Amino acid sequence: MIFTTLVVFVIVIISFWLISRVLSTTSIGHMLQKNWRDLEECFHRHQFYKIPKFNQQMQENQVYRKVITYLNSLPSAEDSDFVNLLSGNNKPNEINLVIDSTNQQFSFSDTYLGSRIFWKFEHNCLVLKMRRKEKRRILSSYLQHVHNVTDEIEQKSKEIRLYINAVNEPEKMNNGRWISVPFNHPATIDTSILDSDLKNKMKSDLEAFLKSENYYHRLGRVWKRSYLLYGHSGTGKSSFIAGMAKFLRYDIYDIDLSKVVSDSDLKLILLQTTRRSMIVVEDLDRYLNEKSTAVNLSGILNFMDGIISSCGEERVMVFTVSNKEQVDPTVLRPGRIDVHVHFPLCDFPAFKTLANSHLGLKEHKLFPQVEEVFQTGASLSPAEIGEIMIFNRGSPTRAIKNVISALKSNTDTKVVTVSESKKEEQPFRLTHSISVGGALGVPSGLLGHGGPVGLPPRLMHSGSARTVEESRGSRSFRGDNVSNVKEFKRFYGLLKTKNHKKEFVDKEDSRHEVSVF
Ligand SMILES: Nc1ncnc2c1ncn2[C@@H]1O[C@H](COP(=O)(O)OP(=O)(O)OP(=O)(O)O)[C@@H](O)[C@H]1O
Repeated sequence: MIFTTLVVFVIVIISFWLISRVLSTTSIGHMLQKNWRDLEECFHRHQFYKIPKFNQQMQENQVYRKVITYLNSLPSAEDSDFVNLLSGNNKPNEINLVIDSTNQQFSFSDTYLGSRIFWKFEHNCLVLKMRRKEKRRILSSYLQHVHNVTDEIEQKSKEIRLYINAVNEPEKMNNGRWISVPFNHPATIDTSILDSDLKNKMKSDLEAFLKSENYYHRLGRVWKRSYLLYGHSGTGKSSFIAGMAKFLRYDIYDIDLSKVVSDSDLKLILLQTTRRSMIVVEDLDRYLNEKSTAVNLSGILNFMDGIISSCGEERVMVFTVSNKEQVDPTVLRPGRIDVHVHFPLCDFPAFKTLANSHLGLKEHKLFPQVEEVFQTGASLSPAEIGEIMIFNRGSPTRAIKNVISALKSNTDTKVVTVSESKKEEQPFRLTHSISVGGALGVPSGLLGHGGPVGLPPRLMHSGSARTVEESRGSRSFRGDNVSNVKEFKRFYGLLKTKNHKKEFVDKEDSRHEVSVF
């Protein structure tokens, strides 16, 4: 008897389990579930809101567009009965699930703060339905939530653009002073060879900035933040700017001050930028010291912190300088510059990171020798060392040997030129930039500079005292450098090509530094 009861019990349990499995995986189950939910909703009074696709002027209603983006982002969009498969706008290989907004049978439910909200299409309108008794509690915050989610999605999928200010020619100014191109620089904050603690601090700082609209407004301050990136040429400042823009997903407005004709022109240029953008002025010290711009110091100060800088909020400003000691302290005061970031020359740990990324080496028998040379005070920029490695990537041992000789010859050059430069107050380094030849894969034999095999030609120059003399005496030699720098930068797709710049021997230690005021 007990045995029979047990068997019946087991059979009943198995049958229930089988029925529930069948129901949950078939359309019968789906239908029952839906009808049950509809029945439940019948006992409530509902409020309806229509969101038309077009406004009275027959322009697209932005709320409609936002809601469609929002609904497409919900995980339950995949379960909807009416979904189209479409290729991505910017990435043709991508396939997106997009709800079919033309289908009048479309209906969709969402859950917010424990309440169910329904959406359906009706003759060029979206209809929002919610329980009447819940509307006061959730309507406005739900719509705000839709707005925030959509904003975030649009920001993430937005193409980043690089804007460059054009020459001030009234006949060409129909489209304003900016021309733009898509910005596809491969650098990110993570690919920068910098202390990882510093990179994390920068990421947290930028993240906090993005979320601080209310905070800034409560303080009565403009929602903007300014950064100073300082360090020798080739230490990664421009690449870091690219990483920052990608992190923030902001467009870059790269201001070439030599094309700005007056203080008021600079204001006009700033007025023509949009919110959520990054305003970049590279080599600010060069413009100020060489007076190679028509903008004077007060114009720069107003641009950084004046009333005009409050136009187009949610903005990040980035300035780069080679040597911040050469910059007027009023430019650097808190408010004008909020965060200072030092980009050091290469030290041994940075060299190891470069060897790992460029040559795939974690260890090598020559590493102790490299460390020794660094301990003598020798240093090169990451750009210089990186270039030697790229040039010799087929033979890691040769690459390291060449790094060692470049470091050694650089130390020798320093000894000669420091005393010379004191006498004549000439810039210490000729340039940190390196010829494009190696990077483009031109065999070293073809370069014909007679230097050590495998050294990119610029480094062959920079290692000799003769080169320093040439740099003092000959303008045309500098011109050659300029074209090399330009080619090098064009090859790497950097933000812009620059003219020859002065660089100074500084006593900055190679610590990474970030100070937040
Ligand atoms: N710290 C670094 N991390 C990663 N890459 C670097 C770093 N420093 C230099 N590089 C590489 O060297 C090249 C030149 O760097 P970048 O132009 O960013 O330097 P920079 O400091 O802006 O120089 P400049 O002041 O001359 O413009 C780039 O290809 C970049 O990838």
